[in-house]
Amino acid sequence: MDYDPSVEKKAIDDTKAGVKGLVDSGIVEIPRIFIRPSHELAEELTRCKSTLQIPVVDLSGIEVEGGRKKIVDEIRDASEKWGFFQLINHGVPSSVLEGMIDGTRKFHEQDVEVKKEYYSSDPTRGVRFESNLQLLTTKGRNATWKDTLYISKLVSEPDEIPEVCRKILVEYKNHVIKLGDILLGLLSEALGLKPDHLKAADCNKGLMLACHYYPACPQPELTLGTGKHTDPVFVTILLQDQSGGLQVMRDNQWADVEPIEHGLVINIGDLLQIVSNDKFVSAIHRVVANKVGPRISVASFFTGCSTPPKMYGPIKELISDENPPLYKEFLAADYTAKYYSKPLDTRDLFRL
Ligand SMILES: O=C(O)CCC(=O)C(=O)O
Ligand SMILES: [Fe+2]
Repeated sequence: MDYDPSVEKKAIDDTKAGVKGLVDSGIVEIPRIFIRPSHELAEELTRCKSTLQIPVVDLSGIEVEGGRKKIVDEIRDASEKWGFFQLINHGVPSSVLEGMIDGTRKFHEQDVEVKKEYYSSDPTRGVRFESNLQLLTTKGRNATWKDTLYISKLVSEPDEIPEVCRKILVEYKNHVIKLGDILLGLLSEALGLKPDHLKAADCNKGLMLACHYYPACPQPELTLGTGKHTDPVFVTILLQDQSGGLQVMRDNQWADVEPIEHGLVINIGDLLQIVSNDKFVSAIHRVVANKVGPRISVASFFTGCSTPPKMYGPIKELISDENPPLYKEFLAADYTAKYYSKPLDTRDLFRL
């Protein structure tokens, strides 16, 4: 009989309990929609692992003489070579980081009847719980072993945030906004621009949080926690617990992003790669599945989706006869819409 993945997807969707619901039901074999194509599994066995580590940038010296320049240089180097770095002494209190991980756990581990109320695939909903974002609307993607609570209406309607994590989420979000401003200042300088350049271009607008929960997986070698992708945003601030599993592609090899306690992972998204005219890279990354779980992470995306919307393209100050623009201008929201209609490598979407 022909295999129809949409039937399997619908059956799982109908439970409104996500991947965690499958695990709680006691399955020992993962459903077929989670199994990666055989060519991908075969390639995995032959690909070498990188032993390199993404750079660590310490923000504690930002106020001291010469400290800011050193940090800007480190961020420039990391953004050009890796598109990824870890931040330590970033000013977000440890209690808030731990509280946010705990709040995410509480949301996903609460009574399934309460959680179901939030289950939705409608991307226009400001608060929604979903397993496998827009799966099967995109050709060539299989499901991955993860559930996510997405929160985009952060400023206007905090009452809509689930009660179990509302207080900590609002507190964490306020810290992320502050850190985002500091980071955009440093990234602007790293591009040789005035410190307020990226903020003035609304790159700090449209904050969205994705609170991920990766349950223990009975057959981790057959699937992934998050499939390989780049982020269709300006910058992502990622909080991860100590489980590990995040990997970033460097020179065609996967490098593990080792968790640093109370550190935050920063990654450059496609939009910053584009406005920097390819000076900075938006690196491919993924999360492997694990027999042990759950793994919890919270990605804060600066999407650049502002009201009124702004046009984005390579920054004029970075363009010259020797360095002509590589991309045309577009709206951030159009970028996101196109991104989700394609399987991968979307940075070419608006290439000239
Ligand atoms: O869970 C993680 O560590 C990364 C998730 C991720 O890459 C994303 O949400 O874009
Ligand atoms: Fe990502």
